[in-house]
Amino acid sequence: MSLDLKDNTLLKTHALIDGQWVKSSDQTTFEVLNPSDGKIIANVYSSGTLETSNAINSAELALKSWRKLTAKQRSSLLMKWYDLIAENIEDLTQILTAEQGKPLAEARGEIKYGANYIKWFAEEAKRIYGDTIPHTLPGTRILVTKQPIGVVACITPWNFPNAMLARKIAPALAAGNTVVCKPANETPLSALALGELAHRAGIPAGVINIVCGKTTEIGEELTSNPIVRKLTFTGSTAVGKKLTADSARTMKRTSMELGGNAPFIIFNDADVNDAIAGLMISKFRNAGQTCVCANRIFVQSGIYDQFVKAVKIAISKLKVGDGTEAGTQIGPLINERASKNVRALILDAHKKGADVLTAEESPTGNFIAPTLLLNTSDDMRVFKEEIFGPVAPIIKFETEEEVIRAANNTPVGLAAYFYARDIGLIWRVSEALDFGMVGVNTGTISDEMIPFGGMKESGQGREGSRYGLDDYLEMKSLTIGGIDK
Ligand SMILES: NC(=O)C1=CN([C@@H]2O[C@H](COP(=O)(O)OP(=O)(O)OC[C@H]3O[C@@H](n4cnc5c(N)ncnc54)[C@H](OP(=O)(O)O)[C@@H]3O)[C@@H](O)[C@H]2O)C=CC1
Ligand SMILES: O=C(O)CCCC(=O)O
Repeated sequence: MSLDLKDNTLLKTHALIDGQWVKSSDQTTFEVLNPSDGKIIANVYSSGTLETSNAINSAELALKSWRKLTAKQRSSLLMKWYDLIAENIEDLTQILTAEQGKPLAEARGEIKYGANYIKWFAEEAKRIYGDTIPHTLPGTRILVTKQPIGVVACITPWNFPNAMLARKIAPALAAGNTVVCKPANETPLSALALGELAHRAGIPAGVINIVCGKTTEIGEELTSNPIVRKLTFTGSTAVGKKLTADSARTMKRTSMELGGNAPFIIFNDADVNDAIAGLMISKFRNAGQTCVCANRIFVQSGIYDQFVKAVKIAISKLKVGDGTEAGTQIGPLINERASKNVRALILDAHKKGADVLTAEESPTGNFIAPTLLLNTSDDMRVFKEEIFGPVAPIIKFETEEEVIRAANNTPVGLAAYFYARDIGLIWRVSEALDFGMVGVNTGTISDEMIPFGGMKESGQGREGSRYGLDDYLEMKSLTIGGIDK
């Protein structure tokens, strides 16, 4: 192992099942690589059907007592977990950067971001209210109560290996559910370290189980096993559709946070400096590998030249490098497949007539230099697909109607951004955009208090915020008769 942590026992390589760190029954392992240099960080035991089934059984057993705890007891255990994450943030940061590649400052930011969901839902656990409804039949009373759904499967991606899991486990546990988690095979170590800290916080055995390895077997067991009553997933739209269809066989509830294709629109009356600052955050965070990244940048003709000039300067200042090097702003992409795909997208745009401007010679390996694409058109792949890399295609537009039509012309609808000052324009555009999250004069649209989720093929359900608990609760009506004599 190439990581030197203050607490090396945070580096776990076994599955977490029923509070025990277990090997896979067939003893097989898979490699976790550092995307920056391709070196092996760890070999992790590869779980399959049997381990997943054991994990589900353990979650079912633990559910019996976990759901009976008072909200305050669950809240206080979640807060202990939050505190331990804060205490171990430097080790968690090292693990995250090693397996994911993002710069240390971003990794640290992600861990705080994820921990904030835990704190938020520890607080919200105490606010799971019911309701009363006026009765229609004499002598009756009607109540609405909320209760946990049961065993929840959480499948998470590699782009935010800490925060995406925290954002799912925290509301699930706050509501009284237990979980079986399947983190991405590229980045299991952050998830396993979170599991270890949850164990140290006193969250009982079986409440959080973590398996990774044989993806298809794990996915099949999680979606077919009737004990699992809900599946929550963040990842690609293609896999989300498959998991939704597979979950329908046992009518599981699902929450799907899937891909985006965010428009980033700058109107003539926008503050260009603010817009550039917002674009840098939205486009280049995590080397462009977020589902809410600006994907298509629309600039109105009146400020087009000014904007392009300024964005070229901003991009030329970005530093690409290993995430552990001081000053790095753009780390590597997650793997060779991802970097090949982004290079192919750039080539496709170039062949179709785009001017390709990079700040420096494109580096090798999984590194991609921040790239501007000018003279683009909507037949290019970069307009239709999630780029998931530090590539910014810019297109000029003339009218509000034209840009709204173009922005909405995608089957997905996760995030959108626009910069404008006219209040009428702001309202009209906010209402017209078919996206679940809209940033107006800002490139930052997510924190634990804002509902996160999309429309159309970007999925269903919302994470975080006061709405995020409902996705983990069943509503039950109680109609009570024989009350009035
Ligand atoms: N919305 C978002 O935040 C994300 C969007 N994406 C988009 O998807 C593209 C491809 O990325 P990719 O990593 O392949 O994304 P995937 O959707 O394949 O992976 C996300 C998670 O789903 C798991 N998974 C994949 N197939 C199954 C299955 N049959 N059953 C159960 N779990 C499964 C993966 O496991 P394993 O790692 O073992 O394959 C991983 O944990 C990206 O370029 C990007 O466009 C990707 C990640 C996040
Ligand atoms: O890419 C994602 O799936 C999540 C984006 C990070 C965030 O803003 O929550």
